[in-house]
Amino acid sequence: MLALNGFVQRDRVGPIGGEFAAKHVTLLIGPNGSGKSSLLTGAAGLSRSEGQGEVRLAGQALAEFGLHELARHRAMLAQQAILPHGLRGYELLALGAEPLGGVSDEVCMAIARLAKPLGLEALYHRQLNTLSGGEQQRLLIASTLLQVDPVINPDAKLLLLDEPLAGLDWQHQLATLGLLRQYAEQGLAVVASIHDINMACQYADSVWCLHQGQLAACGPPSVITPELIAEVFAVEVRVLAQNGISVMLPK
Ligand SMILES: Nc1ncnc2c1ncn2[C@@H]1O[C@H](COP(=O)(O)OP(=O)(O)OP(=O)(O)O)[C@@H](O)[C@H]1O
Repeated sequence: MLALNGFVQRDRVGPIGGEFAAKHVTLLIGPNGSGKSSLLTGAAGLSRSEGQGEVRLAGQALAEFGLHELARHRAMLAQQAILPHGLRGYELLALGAEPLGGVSDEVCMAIARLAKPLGLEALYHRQLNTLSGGEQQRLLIASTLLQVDPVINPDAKLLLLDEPLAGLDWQHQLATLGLLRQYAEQGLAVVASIHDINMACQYADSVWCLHQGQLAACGPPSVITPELIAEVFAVEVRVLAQNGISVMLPK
């Protein structure tokens, strides 16, 4: 769905080639500063003036998309989203609905579908600056997902999220991962950065491991080995396996 060919983002990431496939959840891992956010913003077309190489979404060069058109085809949750002061929860969701033409009955139904997993109901009327970090993050995730809700947006193709699980408790981490899977099953290419390597290996169809701006490994979760972790993260791990599930723990 999104193909990168010799993609370079200044001196921060690349050259990188590969594809984020439709119906796949691709999770990006890598140490701080390894280039995950740079790759995501480049894939979103948010830093076109700083990028080189080719990025194509559904066969069309990203540079050819108008901004409004792009907003219907892909959505991105930024790592440090700036929240307008004084805005209330429902107003942030309305912003997410803007590329869809504003809040309609269909959009309200889409919000209702997100409300339970993300625990939104208690947040609709709260001012964003009075919410906890995790509560803000849940609203930001909802606003981003709404933009490319595959049920109401036939143009939706790509969902990019920079550390969506940051600040979330376990219940909402799992709920968010469940929603990412659901969006992928409905046809989107879903790409997110994540720092929990075990969670990445458990939930991803594909894992991309970045190291110093380069792809150190990519493929099914089995490509993430203790040797790779030692090389990329400078952490020695041991593997614990039980009932077909294995986790890596720092030694
Ligand atoms: N606006 C910027 N100007 C200059 N350098 C930048 C800028 N943003 C990021 N960098 C640098 O680019 C490199 C990649 O940063 P990036 O934010 O993509 O890493 P990351 O993998 O997302 O890190 P983290 O896990 O800490 O979020 C780092 O060396 C960083 O210092």
